[in-house]
Order: sequence, then C-alpha cells, then structure tokens
Amino acid sequence: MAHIQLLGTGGTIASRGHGPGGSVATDASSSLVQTQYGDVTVSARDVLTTGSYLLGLADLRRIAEEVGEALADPGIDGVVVTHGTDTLEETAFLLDLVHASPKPVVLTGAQRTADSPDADGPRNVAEAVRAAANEHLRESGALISFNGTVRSARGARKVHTTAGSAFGGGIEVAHMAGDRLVVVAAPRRYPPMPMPKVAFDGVRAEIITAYPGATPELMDYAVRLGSRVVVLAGTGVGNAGPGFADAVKRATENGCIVVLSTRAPWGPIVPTYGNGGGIDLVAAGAIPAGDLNPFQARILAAVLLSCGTGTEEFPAAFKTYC
Ligand SMILES: NC(=O)C[C@H](N)C(=O)O
Repeated sequence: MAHIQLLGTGGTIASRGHGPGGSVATDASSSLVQTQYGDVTVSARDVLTTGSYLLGLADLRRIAEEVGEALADPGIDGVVVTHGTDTLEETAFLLDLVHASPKPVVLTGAQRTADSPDADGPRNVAEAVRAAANEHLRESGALISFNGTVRSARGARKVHTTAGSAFGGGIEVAHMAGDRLVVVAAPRRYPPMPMPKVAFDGVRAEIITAYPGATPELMDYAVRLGSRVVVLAGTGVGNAGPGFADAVKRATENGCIVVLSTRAPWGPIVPTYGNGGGIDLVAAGAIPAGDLNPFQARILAAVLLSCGTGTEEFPAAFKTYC
C-alpha cells in the first residue's frame, strides 16, 4: 500500500469567502484531502497557508526543504503539494531542479474556491495523489497534475486565468482515462541541483519585458537596485527595441547577468536578427535561455547564484539546465 505525504501551501484550493474582502487562503490541508484513496493512504500537513501571488523566494526555499525532507522518509512513496495556481510553475520548477529522488512530487491546486458549489480542488487532489503513487511516474521529477492531465514542471505555465485547465506546456506525461491514470511519456531529467541555501531568499532577480516603446533604462534601474540578474523577456525569438543592446552592455559591464528569454509563450530563443535584435543582445553579453520562459529562467538563475556560481562560470552552468 503506497503512502503519500500532502504538503499544503494555500492558494484558491484552500480559500473561502466571496465577501468585499475577497477570497482568502484559510483551510488546513487536512480538510482538503481524504486519508485514503483506494489502496493509497495520505497524511497531510501545512507548510504555508497563503495565496501564491504573495510568495517570495524564501517561501519557495522552505517548500523545497519540506518536500526534500518528505522524500527522504522511507515511509513515504510520493509527495503532493497543494499550491496557488498563480505562481505554481515557479515552485514546481524549483522542486524539479533540486529533485534528487525517484519518488514523484506532484503539485496541484484549484481554480475555484473550497466553498464554491463546483469546487475543482477535491478532484484535482484525488488525481494528484494517484499520480504521486504511480510507479510509472517514478524518476519523473516534479509534475503538475490539473484537471485530468499530468505534465512536467519544466516548461509548464498557467495559461488561463479562470478555466479548469489552468496549465499548458511542459511534456504531457499522463492523463486520466475514466478513473484510470494512463502514463504516456517520461520527461528528460537533468542533474539535480543542490538545495538552495539561505542566500537564495535575497537574490534580486528581475524580469524586464520588451514591447513597442519599452524603456531600456529600466534595466539600468534594476542594476542600481542591486539586481544580480535581469531576465529580458524579449519579443519573438529573443529581440528587443532601440537602446536595449546598449542597456545589456551597461548591465553586464556592471556585473549584472542578463538572461535573454521571450515573452512568447512557447519556443526557444534563436538569436537571428541584427539592428538591435537577438544577435546584438547576445553580443552585448545576454545569455540565451533556450526553451525556458522568463519565470522559470529566473528561478534557475537564482538557484545558480545562491549556490555561489560566479559570473564567469554562470553561462556554462546555466546552459546545462536549459
Ligand atoms: N487559482 C489560484 O490558486 C489563484 C490564487 N490567487 C493563488 O493563490 O495563486
């Protein structure tokens, strides 16, 4: 009989109330979960009880540490993390980067509050428990289970503000067929990164987006604030408008790492264009993020920096994971 540890962090799945103050995360994780699903037993405990839009890097590190402890327990076969959907993709990616166990870690949440007549939390939790206990999902790292689909944490993102299918991207590794979970793929695994130390909590890593008329001086401002890394969410295959190549050069000359990602939801960075485009941004010192979206690229950069990766070693170390 498999035993799953559920760790609650809050989010809509644990929220109630539609009054003027809005919905607030209040429910203990023990109220979100049954103690048994078929032949799978579950114990639940809370790490946090908060909306995920409120999380900081210190919270993400705490969640990662608690998950690591649960995975190390020989009496636990897999871990489910309930989490707000707004920033679930960032926590999921951190958990995936540091995942050094064959046991599955499965994140889930809800789009509708616990007191909604059609709350989606209970079904999502039941499916996540099933995924965490599935032996074919061992060696798969951290996964996101939502509305009948299980996908890799890497590459996944929230794609809809209100729909039940809140997540897209990543690799679809399993889906529900009736009440059966069918495993269809295994995500590529990368060497596990060390659990981030306390330095992670204070890494200043900002994201700046390119758009028509964007202000390149925002990057100078980020550097002045002490940013160790700026992720530029460029347009298309990794471009930005007038002045950005010079801003990248100034940032890198001041010791700030610039990572080049894209504001397009899917696809890799492919430096292609001159005249201030991706070719010039990379020549100015920007490091292409491969397929990583800005939010997950930022998490990878923060883990690397908090592990003491220096500016010289950063590009090769970053490339190993994207
Ligand atoms: N659906 C959700 O969970 C959204 C919620 N605002 C959050 O904590 O991220």
